[in-house]
Amino acid sequence: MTDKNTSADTLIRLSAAQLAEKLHAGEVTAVEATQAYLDRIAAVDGQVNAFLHVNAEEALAVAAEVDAIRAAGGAEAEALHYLAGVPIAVKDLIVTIGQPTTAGSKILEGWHSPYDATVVERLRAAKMPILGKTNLDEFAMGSSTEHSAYGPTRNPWDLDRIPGGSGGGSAAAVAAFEAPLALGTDTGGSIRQPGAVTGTVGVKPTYGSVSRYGAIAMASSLDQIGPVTRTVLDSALLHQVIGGHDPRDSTSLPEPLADLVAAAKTGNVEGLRIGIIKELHGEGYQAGVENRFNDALELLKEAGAEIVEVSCPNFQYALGAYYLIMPSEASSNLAKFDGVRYGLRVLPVDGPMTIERVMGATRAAGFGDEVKRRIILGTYALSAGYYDAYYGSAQKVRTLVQRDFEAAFAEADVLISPTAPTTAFPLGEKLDDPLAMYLNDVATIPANLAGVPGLSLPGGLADEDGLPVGIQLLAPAREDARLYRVGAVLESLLEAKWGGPLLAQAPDLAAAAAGTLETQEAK
Ligand SMILES: NC(=O)C[C@H](N)C(=O)O
Repeated sequence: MTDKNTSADTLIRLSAAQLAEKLHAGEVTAVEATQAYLDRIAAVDGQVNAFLHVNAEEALAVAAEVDAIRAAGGAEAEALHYLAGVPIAVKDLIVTIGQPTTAGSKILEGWHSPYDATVVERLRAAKMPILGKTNLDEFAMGSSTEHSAYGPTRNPWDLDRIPGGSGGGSAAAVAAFEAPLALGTDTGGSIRQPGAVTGTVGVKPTYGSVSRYGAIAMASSLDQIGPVTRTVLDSALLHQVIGGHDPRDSTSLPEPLADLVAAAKTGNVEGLRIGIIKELHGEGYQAGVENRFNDALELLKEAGAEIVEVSCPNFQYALGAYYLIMPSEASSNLAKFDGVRYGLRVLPVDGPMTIERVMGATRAAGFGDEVKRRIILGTYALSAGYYDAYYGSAQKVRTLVQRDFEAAFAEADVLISPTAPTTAFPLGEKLDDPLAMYLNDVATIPANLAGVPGLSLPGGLADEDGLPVGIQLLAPAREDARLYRVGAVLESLLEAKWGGPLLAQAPDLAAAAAGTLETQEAK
């Protein structure tokens, strides 16, 4: 390995905040950092399949612009955003000018958005080079990224295992050091569960605190865009870039964001009440997950937090309610993919060429099985005669889940649970069993139903399989800052316990790639 490679290898392993510091100090240029990530993508993404599209030219142009501004100095350099020049990957559910947006679906193959999502505009305003678009379950429907029409993403910890979903591409890109930062979307856990199983940090902000303008809608009353990163501070930094009011999203909260970065730097949890949710651990959770969860509680207690137990009895109905509300909203949102307005158009092979038959042929060919399953489920739940029994009851459960949270937050400042019941499972294991797949989100869905923010951070490795375990923190709506405060403290305590960041223990994919080539040559 040459010195240049060594330094590129060190560069891609820095957190976004560390990279930003080096950029400010002039120790590295934005072009060098961006090129190091592009080289890493070229070296390992053949194995991981985190990216659906890489936009090297545009990313390098933005990086070069940042370098030129810095080199010139003066007011323009002063005005550069702290993260200027720090590259980022974007989930391919979020629209971008100049790069295709597929939503992981054949129906949008080759489609280009004529506009940028608000979050993308904000990345561009901060001059963060966008490396490319990441893989996902089709229209964000899934927990393993196996439902992508463009092949599954693989977990960098074990390439035969799933990276979680739907945002497996964003999480795997960050975990495999292909990007320091990524954007995800979370409707029922799609940022947090992939974060948990890849050893990364993922945040679902308070509903309405980050604009969804330009995120292809799955279930509009649940969807939220958020950060995917390697450290809690990086998530706070990215959240601060993308968050805040947007008049183009009618659900956008009017108030400005709190200082999330300052919250991440608070450095103590003394006197905070942290509530264990009785219903979200124990039975049904893998032993190694439970063990790491208990370690986290122990560390927080030692750091001066008060650990209490709360009960949320209606959470047992949350998954059922979600799988009525989400498909109902999705069936309506996905009606616009009709073969007329966007992407694919398939003509019927014979018979009359009516508009209904073109729509039918397009949707039959363009949507995958999971999307069709949910459209059928949602259409059924909303149909006359069933509406009250299904959709209506699910909305009532939603209110009960919100009340459970209100009662729990009267007793605790922050709630805690494992993020997912298990570590990453083997590819293919749950593909034929949708219910088993849906159960991955049992601990993440309540937050979406209630609109409260949630953060998942790596809690260590499970004893039985050596794979990452996620710890989830939940706070009341608009109190995202608490997540960063507790999350950053817990992260530093855990790092002290393991002797460094968890991802440092992940297998070296570049070396593995070289090994594979050697073995193939030997054959
Ligand atoms: N979109 C999400 O948040 C993922 C969730 N696993 C679902 O399939 O609905």
